[in-house]
Amino acid sequence: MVVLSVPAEVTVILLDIEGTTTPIAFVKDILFPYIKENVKEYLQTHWEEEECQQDVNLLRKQAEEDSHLDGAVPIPAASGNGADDLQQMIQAVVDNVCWQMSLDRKTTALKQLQGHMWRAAFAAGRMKAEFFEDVVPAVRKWREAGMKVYIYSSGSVEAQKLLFGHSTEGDILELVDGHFDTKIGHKVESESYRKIANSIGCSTNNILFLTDVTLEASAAEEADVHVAVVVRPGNAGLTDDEKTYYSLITSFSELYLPSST
Ligand SMILES: CSCCC(=O)C(=O)COP(=O)(O)O
Ligand SMILES: [Mg+2]
Repeated sequence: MVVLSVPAEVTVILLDIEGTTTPIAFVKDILFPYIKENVKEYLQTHWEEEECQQDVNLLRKQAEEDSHLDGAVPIPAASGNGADDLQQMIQAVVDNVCWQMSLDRKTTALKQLQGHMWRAAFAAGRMKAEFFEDVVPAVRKWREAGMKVYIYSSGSVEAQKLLFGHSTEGDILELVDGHFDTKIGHKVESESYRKIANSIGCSTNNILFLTDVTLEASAAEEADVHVAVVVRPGNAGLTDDEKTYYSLITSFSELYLPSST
């Protein structure tokens, strides 16, 4: 087995979710279709609720920022003119959500609504999150060795907690010391990693970030974070240069912690 030694200065392991802890297929074939199939009914049912209105307002602001993009779908402001107006607005939100999802956008607005929609599905037991089989044993071992384990995903913190709280391995939320999402910044921006270190109360070089996306690895590395790229079944392929440049692991069990002999 290939072994990657974790530098002695590392005290925090920061984990991406999709493509790292969890198969991309679970996200693409289960989580995302649920949104597309249920978003219209969800908006019709919850429209009057404050949380839903906050989600719609955030999506509307995002739509304004996106107005220069090809195919962008605007969301009109409410005119208060009856049921037809409401249905038109709901349809605009549905179209906007579907357009964003067709591009796999990671906007905070889209991720916030998705998290709220998944809540009912997880609570009702209609979905259970999948984790690669090496994830839970490795995370337990890291924590026993004194490591802190944090999550940094484009999925909202609320959605992350749903996944860890309702998984095929049971409720594994207690294995995580904390969560970060795009509210701290986007994963392809190095400043996000400096803010995460600051929020945890460590230096960036105390963190090892595991992700499947080399753009994220590169941004983290620019902030002096240690990185390893995770190669999992179903992940996007890497170029030869990327394979040479990055430390690669195919399982969390390939990480060797000097402190955990
Ligand atoms: C954790 S919520 C479900 C996944 C999701 O919506 C997403 O965008 C995952 O992105 P990641 O940063 O974990 O690759
Ligand atoms: Mg990922």
